[in-house]
Amino acid sequence: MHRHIETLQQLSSKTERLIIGLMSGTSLDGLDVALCKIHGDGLQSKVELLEFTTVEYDDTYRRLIRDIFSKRDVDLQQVCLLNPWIGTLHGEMILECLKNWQCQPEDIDLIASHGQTIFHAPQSLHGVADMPNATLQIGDGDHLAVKTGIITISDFRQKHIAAGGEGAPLAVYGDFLVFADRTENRVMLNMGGIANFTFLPASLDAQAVFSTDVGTGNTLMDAYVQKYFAPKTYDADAAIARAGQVNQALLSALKAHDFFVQGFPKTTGPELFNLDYLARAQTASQTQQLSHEDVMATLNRFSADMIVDALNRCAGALGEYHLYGSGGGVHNPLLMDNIRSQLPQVSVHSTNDLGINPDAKEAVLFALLANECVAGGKAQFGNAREGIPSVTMGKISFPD
Ligand SMILES: Nc1ncnc2c1ncn2[C@@H]1O[C@H](COP(=O)(O)OP(=O)(O)OP(=O)(O)O)[C@@H](O)[C@H]1O
Ligand SMILES: CC(=O)N[C@H]1[C@@H]2OC[C@@H](O2)[C@@H](O)[C@@H]1O[C@H](C)C(=O)O
Repeated sequence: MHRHIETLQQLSSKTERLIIGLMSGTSLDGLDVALCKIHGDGLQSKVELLEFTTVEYDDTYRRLIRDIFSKRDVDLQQVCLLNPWIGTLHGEMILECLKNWQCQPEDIDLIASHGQTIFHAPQSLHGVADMPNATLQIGDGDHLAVKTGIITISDFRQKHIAAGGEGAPLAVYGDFLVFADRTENRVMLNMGGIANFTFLPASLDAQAVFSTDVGTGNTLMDAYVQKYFAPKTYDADAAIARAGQVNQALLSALKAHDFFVQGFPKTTGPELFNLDYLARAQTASQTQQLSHEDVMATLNRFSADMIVDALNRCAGALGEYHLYGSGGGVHNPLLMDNIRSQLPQVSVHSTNDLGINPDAKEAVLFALLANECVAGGKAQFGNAREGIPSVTMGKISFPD
């Protein structure tokens, strides 16, 4: 037997595994690195978040990714170069984190790497007849494995598509394993670039779990700030949006898109929600002259309204529920106020109340997917008809 297969076999029979979960999201703010101790697997999984940090990306990284991210016409050579470059860079970032945490690479069982999404194209978005759902993450796992010497599991989204899904949201799997609770129905709402939620029924019935993207989280607000308020990259504490007024005509135009009429589950990305989308809505509503503050106030409300609208449209299935927020959007006080005020009957928390830092949640969830890849496979996760196929995700890279 190859020694790496033997290592995997040993790993799969351990009672606890040390796994580094990585998430590099659509906001391009940095690489989220979560050192997790995961006990058990499947519905018995228990996670302890030992360390967490976001390694900020520098301007070069942001510029190189922005040049190709969610764009249809790009320099293919550049995409090819960035694939190993990002893998190696993420490996170096991990080594730096391990040094800061006084850990050795040999102490770590696995890396779970999401990679960098550069294009997300479900059928509903690309609309090309006879072509499948598709999504592309770069930052190849082999480069992480070789750079760090740690077995790396990566590229989680392809199996989901192969099994009939859209390649997202994947958070639902880890949400179900660690946050489902017999005492209450839960909605786990993540507000990164894009907002999505997972519904976890108190019945713990995997068939009743569901998950969907709902629209924008921060992506439009971030893009607008980066264009008109550079060098700011986001609207810290909603200072800009708070200085403006919501414009109802623009708000209605922003909401007038087929994406919001489509049933659930569905996924999306900045391929749809970008500054061109805003420009079209401004033209349609004749609001090109609005102040930047008013535009920001409207974009903030747009995100909140579409999150609330999606939750309300699913209300029959959700029953009474508690909502747990995560992702950078929980730090946007106006966004949170706009959500809270429209859901007076719902108790709104952050995942902090469940012991997981809301900024770390997605990275933790990828660590759980890697844990399932090597040790799980026993739990029925969900309902393929609802876009949650019960499959093992991730590709395994050995360090040599
Ligand atoms: N103090 C704050 N005030 C307002 N917004 C904030 C604050 N802190 C973070 N954010 C928002 O959160 C964003 C980052 O969120 P997060 O890291 O969850 O995104 P991501 O993981 O890249 O996205 P996705 O999960 O959609 O791919 C920032 O770009 C910013 O818009
Ligand atoms: C293709 C892609 O990277 N999608 C992300 C993005 O960011 C939020 C939302 O859109 C979600 O569908 C997904 O990430 C999370 C981690 C998920 O798959 O659950």
